[in-house]
Amino acid sequence: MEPQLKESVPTLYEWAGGMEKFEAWTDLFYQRVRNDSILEPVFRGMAPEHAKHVAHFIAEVFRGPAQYSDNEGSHYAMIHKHLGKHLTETQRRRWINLILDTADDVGLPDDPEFRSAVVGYLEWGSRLAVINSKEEAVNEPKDAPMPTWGWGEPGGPYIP
Ligand code: HEM
Repeated sequence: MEPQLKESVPTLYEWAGGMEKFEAWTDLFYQRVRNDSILEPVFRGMAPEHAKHVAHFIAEVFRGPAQYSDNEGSHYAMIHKHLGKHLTETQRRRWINLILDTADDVGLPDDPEFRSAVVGYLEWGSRLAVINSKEEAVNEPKDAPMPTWGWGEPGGPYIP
């Protein structure tokens, strides 16, 4: 019985609603970043494809397709992009607040289980981004695997 139950648990990527949802999320988020007094200076030089790349990165971490690592970057490349940016806790916290507000506005699932996983991942990843931003070199091999994230302790989405 148990293996069947496990197989029926959707990935975070599936539960979120697939790639279109991730792209809508980061598209709106980085539009808002451009108008945010704290984050605009940090992202002033961002590449036009930045929003899509971040969508594809998070989607892959949430066990979606390997679009980012196959075509756009790698875990090493992502860390490399943060080097020397000297991000502050104030910037990180604004980034978190804004991306979570945007999750509501694009209608990502808001069940407690899904949001617990999303917040856990974003807290983890954004705090690593701040740590990496104070480094001048990537302390990981070039072929370091992409991280993956799952449901954690709740084990699956909210079942009413
Ligand atoms: C879970 C947290 C995070 C993830 C998954 C993430 C992901 C990424 C990815 C995938 C890139 C490379 C994009 C590309 O290939 O074009 C990138 C670049 C970058 N990230 Fe992050 N990031 C996170 C947190 C943050 C935070 C908290 C900040 C600042 C407050 C930040 C600032 C930047 C900047 C400035 C760049 C370079 C943009 C450019 O010049 O093109 N990141 N990030």
